[in-house]
Amino acid sequence: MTPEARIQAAIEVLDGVLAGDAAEKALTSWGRRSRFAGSKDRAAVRDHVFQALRCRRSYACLGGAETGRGLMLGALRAAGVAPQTVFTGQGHAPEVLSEDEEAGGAAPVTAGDRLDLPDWMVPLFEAALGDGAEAAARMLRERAPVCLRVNIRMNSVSEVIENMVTSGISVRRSEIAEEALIVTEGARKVAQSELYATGGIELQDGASQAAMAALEIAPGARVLDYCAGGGGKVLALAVRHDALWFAHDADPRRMADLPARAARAGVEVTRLEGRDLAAAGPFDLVLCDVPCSGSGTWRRAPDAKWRLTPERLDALCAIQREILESAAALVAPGGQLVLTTCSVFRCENEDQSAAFLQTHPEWGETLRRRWPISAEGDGFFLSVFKRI
Ligand SMILES: C[S@@+](CC[C@H](N)C(=O)[O-])C[C@H]1O[C@@H](n2cnc3c(N)ncnc32)[C@H](O)[C@@H]1O
Repeated sequence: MTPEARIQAAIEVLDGVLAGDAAEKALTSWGRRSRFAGSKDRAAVRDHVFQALRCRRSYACLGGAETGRGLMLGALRAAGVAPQTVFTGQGHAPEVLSEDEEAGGAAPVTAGDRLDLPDWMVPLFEAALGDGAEAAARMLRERAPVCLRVNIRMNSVSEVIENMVTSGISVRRSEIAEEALIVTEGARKVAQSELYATGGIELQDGASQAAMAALEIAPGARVLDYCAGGGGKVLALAVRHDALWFAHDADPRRMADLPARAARAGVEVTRLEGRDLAAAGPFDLVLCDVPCSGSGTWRRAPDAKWRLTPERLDALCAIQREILESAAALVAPGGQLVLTTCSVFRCENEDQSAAFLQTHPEWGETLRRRWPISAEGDGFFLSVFKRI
């Protein structure tokens, strides 16, 4: 496909997303319709779509319309490319610009337009991040770093760095987590690499890794990952410590890949259904990596930024409170309860910790940390409580 044809494809996919489809679904259905597209074309179209969604409001201003064409027109203007050179109508390029499109478009003015946030969310960013709100919102307009976690049970960080070079992948050490490597070139080769296939590396964000590294776990401890999903957090812990590992999720199907991932990493994790939790407890540490807005990760899933509503955020906060309540009951005397989110909002982080402490006077907070959205990783929050 020509570069212009890729932009036309992105316009079609974006129209699907703006009509209500999830970005992944819209990309998949375009891919099915477009058997002629090679892997580089697919990657390029995906990049255009994701970037346009990260910058949906500012591109719509610059392009003069919140449509697929408007967003790609805005993207070109933002990049300083003359749109007429792309909207040529030749071959599979987008149709020639109308007079309105040529004349339209204006620089974003309101905070929501400039920062690419829904209006209702601007005060939430300010309340949570103060002077850092603008920088955080601007980071969400960029691509996220691709980050690897070295399985230190299998190899050292330096061994992995050397091995990556021979696989044609360039990496640098992360500034926030010792076992994290940021991929600087060749990210698309990671999943095909020998080290990935044999469990020597995993894909995991740097801030998640840093948060797991901050936890203190005694040898032989019984540890439950209460919201395990695919098991990213419990696996990061299990390769660092010799302990007994358990995983639970309200939706057990989300843990389907966990046995294979654990075997690949050389660790054992026992999955537990809800009805078995009390009998398997108590646990020395219960990790609650709760469902959240994901606002710290919206570089990776930019359409989620536009789908979240105040009502959904309230509902998520209520689920988080319920999870902490149920999980606390499974912690042994003297044990730890851990709250993590990949959100930047106070209501999912500091307010949630404060509410827990207020209603549970027998617990104290021993650690609280925030990781900003940065070139090193996603926005992330950690709060550790100990039963006094
Ligand atoms: C943020 S994701 C977990 C990601 C996972 N820890 C990882 O590192 O890959 C949150 C998970 O919580 C689960 N969940 C939602 N409500 C829950 C509940 N009431 N109890 C336990 N798990 C719940 C969801 O199914 C989802 O898999």
